[in-house]
Amino acid sequence: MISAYTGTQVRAAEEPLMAAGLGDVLMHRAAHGLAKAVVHELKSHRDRLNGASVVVLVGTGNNGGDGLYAASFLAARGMRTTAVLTGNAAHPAGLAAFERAGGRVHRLTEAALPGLAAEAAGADVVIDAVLGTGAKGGLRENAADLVRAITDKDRQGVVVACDLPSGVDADTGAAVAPVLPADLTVTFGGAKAGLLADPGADHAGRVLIVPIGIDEHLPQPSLRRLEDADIARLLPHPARRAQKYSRGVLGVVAGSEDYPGAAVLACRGALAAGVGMVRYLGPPSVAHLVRLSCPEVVCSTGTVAENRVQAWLVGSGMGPRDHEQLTRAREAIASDLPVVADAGALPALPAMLAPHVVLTPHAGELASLFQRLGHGEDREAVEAGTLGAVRHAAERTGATVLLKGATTLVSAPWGTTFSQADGTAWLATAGSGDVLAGVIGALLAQTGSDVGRFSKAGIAADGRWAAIAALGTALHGRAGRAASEAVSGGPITAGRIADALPEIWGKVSMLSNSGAWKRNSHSQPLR
Ligand SMILES: NC(=O)C1=CN([C@@H]2O[C@H](COP(=O)(O)OP(=O)(O)OC[C@H]3O[C@@H](n4cnc5c(N)ncnc54)[C@H](O)[C@@H]3O)[C@@H](O)[C@H]2O)[C@@H](O)CC1
Ligand SMILES: [K+]
Repeated sequence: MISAYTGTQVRAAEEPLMAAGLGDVLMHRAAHGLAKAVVHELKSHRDRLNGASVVVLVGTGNNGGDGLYAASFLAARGMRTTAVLTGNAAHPAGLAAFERAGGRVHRLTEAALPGLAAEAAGADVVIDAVLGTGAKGGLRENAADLVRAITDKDRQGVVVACDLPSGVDADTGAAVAPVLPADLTVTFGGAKAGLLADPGADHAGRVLIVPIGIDEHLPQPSLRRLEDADIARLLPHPARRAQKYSRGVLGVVAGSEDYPGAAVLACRGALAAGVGMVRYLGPPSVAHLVRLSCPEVVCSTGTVAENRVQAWLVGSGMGPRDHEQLTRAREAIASDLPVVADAGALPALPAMLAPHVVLTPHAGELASLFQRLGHGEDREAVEAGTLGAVRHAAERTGATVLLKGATTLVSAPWGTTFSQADGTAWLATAGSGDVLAGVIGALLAQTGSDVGRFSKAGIAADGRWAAIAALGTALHGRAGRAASEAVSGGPITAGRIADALPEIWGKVSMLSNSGAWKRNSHSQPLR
């Protein structure tokens, strides 16, 4: 599992070591990890390190100090290094080390800006070490102009962000423009939460975590990401004497005369995700299509209360005029069973819910939900601060909220938050969300009552609903990626996601569980 922390959490974890006089040691470890990552990047782009050009953009704080020390290691290896001091001061020891190693230093003035922007745009590597975890707000004045000028040019090399791209909030991922988009972010001591939430994740590129020896001081993470070993550990497997009812039954209230396909795709997602049985409740014409497309599904005519299931999926492909379906959805939500409430069910929810109700909005649907609750966040505001928005929604509704996107976030009402980015942009296709709702519904039916499975993995009982939703998201994303890879990276339709899922489940289940849930003990790349 990837654990991510707020800037404040990481700084607090550094505190005891700083107090013991180890501040320089921490900075050297960080800078060494950064320099090593730059060398690795350069080696993958060119034959010789000698003569490669590196421009480091330096701020006034310790982030700039990291950048200067890293650049001094690179200068010592024969690279042409230039430091651009963006403020009126720079980390004194870092600057002295850089100059000793033969690096060139320029102060950023209005007059020097065009030339320095051209040099940065033509460099093999630009290191962004202007702002780190101690920053307030975004780049100012000349530094902002410099980044705009670099971004406007045709860049030659790669951008490596030191700890985080300057302008990205370490805690939330919110960004103040301009931000120099990084190809790689090398982050120290633990991933910053803002690198795992959009728009921060958009700017960060690949993320590499460099340990600096503060693990034992780190608290519970602010945000987590499930990896293969975690997925393997959390996925259910049928007992030898299992039968279909003991494996979990999912009730599906989805689809309408206008959108019958959503019911089919939700059922296909659920069937692919290991559930013992799917019961479908809906209009006869939709039930007919479901029977034809998925003969495994049992179509029922009874009421919600008359159908024995372990979990419900409600709302996919339903509209405000589908009164009968909406009544069923409300009954399911009131049933005390775990529920995935998707799409058309979201506007019909009661104001207060419980964590075992998992809402699955995209940004627009979340904005509508906020408006119904009397909050002003529109779609733009949600997209500008996805982590804050999903947490706010979970707190306000009492439900577990999953915000769909390139990075999908899931938040329990009281803290536990997951970020998954397992998929491909090809997943943004009609019906993909219906499949996702089906997958999560199937997992709720199979594992919702298994508190022990999650507590063994360090997840509290109330947080397990978020973990199940994250697990479903991870499987769905990986299945989408596999489906696209099967057509050489080409486009996929929603049905292909469901088709690819069982093999992904099988493959990930075979992985060894060793090493799951440990904290970062070596530099590791984050997807
Ligand atoms: N604390 C430590 O021991 C370690 C810190 N490390 C590095 O230190 C960074 C944190 O260092 P700092 O606390 O010095 O913080 P920063 O380097 O983020 O910057 C703070 C400095 O920038 C100024 N500043 C704040 N907002 C600004 C803005 N919007 N525009 C321009 N200037 C602004 C402040 O006056 C202050 O001088 C981390 O991100 C990491 O890179 C690493 O070296 C690891 C060890
Ligand atoms: K930075």
